[in-house]
Amino acid sequence: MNKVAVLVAGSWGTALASVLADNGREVLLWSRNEEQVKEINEEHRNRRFLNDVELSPLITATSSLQQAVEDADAILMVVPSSGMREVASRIKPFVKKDTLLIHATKGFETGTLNSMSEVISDELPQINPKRIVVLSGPSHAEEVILKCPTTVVVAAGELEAAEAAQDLLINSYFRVYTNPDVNGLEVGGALKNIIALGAGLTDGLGFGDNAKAALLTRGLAEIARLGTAMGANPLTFAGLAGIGDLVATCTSKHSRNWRAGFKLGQGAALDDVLKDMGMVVEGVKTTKAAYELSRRYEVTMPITDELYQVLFEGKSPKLAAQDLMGRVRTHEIEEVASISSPKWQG
Ligand SMILES: NC(=O)C1=CN([C@@H]2O[C@H](COP(=O)(O)OP(=O)(O)OC[C@H]3O[C@@H](n4cnc5c(N)ncnc54)[C@H](O)[C@@H]3O)[C@@H](O)[C@H]2O)C=CC1
Ligand SMILES: O=C(CO)COP(=O)(O)O
Repeated sequence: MNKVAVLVAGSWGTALASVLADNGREVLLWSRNEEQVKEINEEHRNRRFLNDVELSPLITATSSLQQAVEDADAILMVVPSSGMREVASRIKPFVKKDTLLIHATKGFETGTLNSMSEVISDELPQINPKRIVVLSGPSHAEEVILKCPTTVVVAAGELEAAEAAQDLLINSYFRVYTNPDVNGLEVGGALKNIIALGAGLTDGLGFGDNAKAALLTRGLAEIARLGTAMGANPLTFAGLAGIGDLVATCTSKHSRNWRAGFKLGQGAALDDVLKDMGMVVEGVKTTKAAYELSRRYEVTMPITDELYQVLFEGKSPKLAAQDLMGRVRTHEIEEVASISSPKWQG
């Protein structure tokens, strides 16, 4: 597996392209922005997202999707969730059926509530759905690009596909685990962004560490509740794509979701916050998707419900916090009626 296409050249795509280049892979990094392509090819920089870091000469940028994917042994899709379907449908004519397809996007599709692997599978029917690999876990692009030790997890229906992705990416600073639980990784990776928004909000409101810890812990409980209803293994949420990513995102200055929540907590308007960020804040759309998924799967998600009201119905963050604290009293640990954990065959 020597040639890898990475779509697109945002923060995470560029950081993953660097990991691949450090592993000796030839990387074609796609961007729709010609100036960015020029900057990467001529100056080996992607200043808008990862200021000042020099990129490997093994990374070549292109604005042609066909050129990026047609000879690729593997394609790594890192498109924000809102653009995944469009980009997947555009590459359809050029993707061979034996290409390894990995995605590292954290979100669900608005409207359909499809996961990213479902969107890819719809648009690329030539790829066996069991060979679509999900990559998730605590991994800020800003740290990966500096080769700070990072652990992630990959999941696919077929063990061999997950191991191929593991082989492709693992190195001395980027440790990759495998897991058969595709749903668990996609739910954990997407929904932690809701809790990160909430953690930013509590910090913006001036609440302390107790509130943050409460949000993380009870947030994990509701992520696991939805995830298990969708067929995930509850233990996945005790792993890198669950608690791991919650810790990284809810406590980090790098997190765009935390930063957006912080500004909202300080009284800024959502539209202004998103405009100023200039980068994707997946948690906003994911709050809407999770709100709808909780109704589809009939699970209780009080933090998501409150955040939905703050983001889309103008509820004050302070009142949302009060309403969460004033909920009907309940047990901490829930009975799990039956668990059917995903497993690899053989
Ligand atoms: N930045 C990070 O540390 C991490 C990000 N992720 C996930 O990776 C995904 C991508 O995030 P980032 O790279 O951080 O976003 P970003 O905001 O840094 O970059 C996104 C890039 O995608 C481009 N883009 C947006 N829609 C497009 C479309 N329809 N067609 C073509 N290009 C399009 C934008 O122009 C921009 O260049 C998100 O789902 C995010 O949650 C996951 C782990 C870590
Ligand atoms: O997913 C991430 C780290 O694992 C990045 O989170 P943000 O999108 O909030 O920056």
